[in-house]
Amino acid sequence: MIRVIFVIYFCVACLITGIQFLTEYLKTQDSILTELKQLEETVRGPVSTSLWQYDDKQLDVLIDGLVTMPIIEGVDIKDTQGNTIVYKRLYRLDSEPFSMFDTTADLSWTLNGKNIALGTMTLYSSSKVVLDRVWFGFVLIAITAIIKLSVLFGLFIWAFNRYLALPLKELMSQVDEVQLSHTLNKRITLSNFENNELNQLQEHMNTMLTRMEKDRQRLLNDEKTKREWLEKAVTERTAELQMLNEKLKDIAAKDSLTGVLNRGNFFETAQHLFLLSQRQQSPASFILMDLDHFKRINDTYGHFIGDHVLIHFMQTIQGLLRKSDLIGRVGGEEFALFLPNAGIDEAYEIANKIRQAIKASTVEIDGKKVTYTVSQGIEAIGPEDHSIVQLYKRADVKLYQAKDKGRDCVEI
Ligand SMILES: Nc1nc2c(ncn2[C@@H]2O[C@H](COP(=O)(O)OP(=O)(O)OP(=O)(O)O)[C@@H](O)[C@H]2O)c(=O)[nH]1
Repeated sequence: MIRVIFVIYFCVACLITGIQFLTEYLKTQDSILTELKQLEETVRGPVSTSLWQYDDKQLDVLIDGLVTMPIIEGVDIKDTQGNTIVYKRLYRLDSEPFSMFDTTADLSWTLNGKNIALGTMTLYSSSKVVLDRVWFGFVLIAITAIIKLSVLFGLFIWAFNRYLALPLKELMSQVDEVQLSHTLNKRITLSNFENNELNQLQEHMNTMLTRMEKDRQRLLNDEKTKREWLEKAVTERTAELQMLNEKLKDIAAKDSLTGVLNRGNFFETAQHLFLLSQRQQSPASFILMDLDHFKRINDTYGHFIGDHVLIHFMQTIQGLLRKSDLIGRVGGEEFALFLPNAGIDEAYEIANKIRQAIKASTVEIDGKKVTYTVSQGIEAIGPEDHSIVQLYKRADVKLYQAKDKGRDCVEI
């Protein structure tokens, strides 16, 4: 860029200097021509006299005198027919100057008031004479042009660097720093504060950075709010899901009608308690209970009342059990009890309490009164037992024996 500006500036300076040279040359040539005319005026009289009097000697002296003048390169004198009388040149023909100029005057003699034409006299000068005279002026013009060119170009380079190149470099390096910094709180500060376009640019960029920083902050805040909202929603949803999960587990684990453990869960939990009792070598008993003639209750009062009898049975016996006792519904109207830390006698006692409580109770629903009984089979765990199912099977046999004995009884 600077090179292009310099070349243009150099060419313009050369053109101006060339024009100055040409003007000087033409001015000098003009002044030499004027001098030639004055000389011609001065010598025209004596030359005309020499021609009229045919005084060749005097004519030669005059011509020699003329050509010694520094501005004259040659002299021609011709008669009225155009024949050359005098032809004098200071240069050799093979080294003729590249440009010649001349002035011609008529020669005449006045006799009895009459003007008699004698011919013409031409004085020549050349570019060489002009150049000899303007040489010093040319040198001065050239020196002035070089000084002007150097000073102005130096000033231009200084101003360019001071006001454009250096601030631009600084601006670019600060823009790089802003780009590299991860925060947007950096600002551009040019060290040379001038009220020019670059500083306006600096202010515009800083305004833009401030806006970007505000936008970024707003986006971060929005994002934070959204994240917090999302986290809260996820926490709430997780809590809801956990609650539902618990409910589902509960539903899956319990019998929907009576609220006690269903068959699968009862046996799973009972197996754990059974193993624990075995390890601790503590007593434990298993009671299998079956409502007597339940089909008859269903058939007589309907399934709805049958359901209520089942619920009633559970509610009644729960009041007779310890917190550590495990109860589950293992069939339609068949229930099981696992009694940790309870030997066969203790189990019998509980079973008998249940039997009596059920026999003595009445289910009242829809204006109907239903009474029922329960048969039970009891088994206590032995050292040879390794599964709750073994106990269940043995208790089932006892239950059948209780049924066979006429029901409403407990069989050990
Ligand atoms: N209402 C009602 N009835 C059920 C339910 N589950 C099973 N039952 C009924 O319980 C009855 C069981 O009948 P059985 O197996 O013949 O036994 P039982 O009539 O009690 O006779 P024993 O056990 O020999 O005294 C069937 O009629 C089943 O339909 C239930 O959840 N609700």
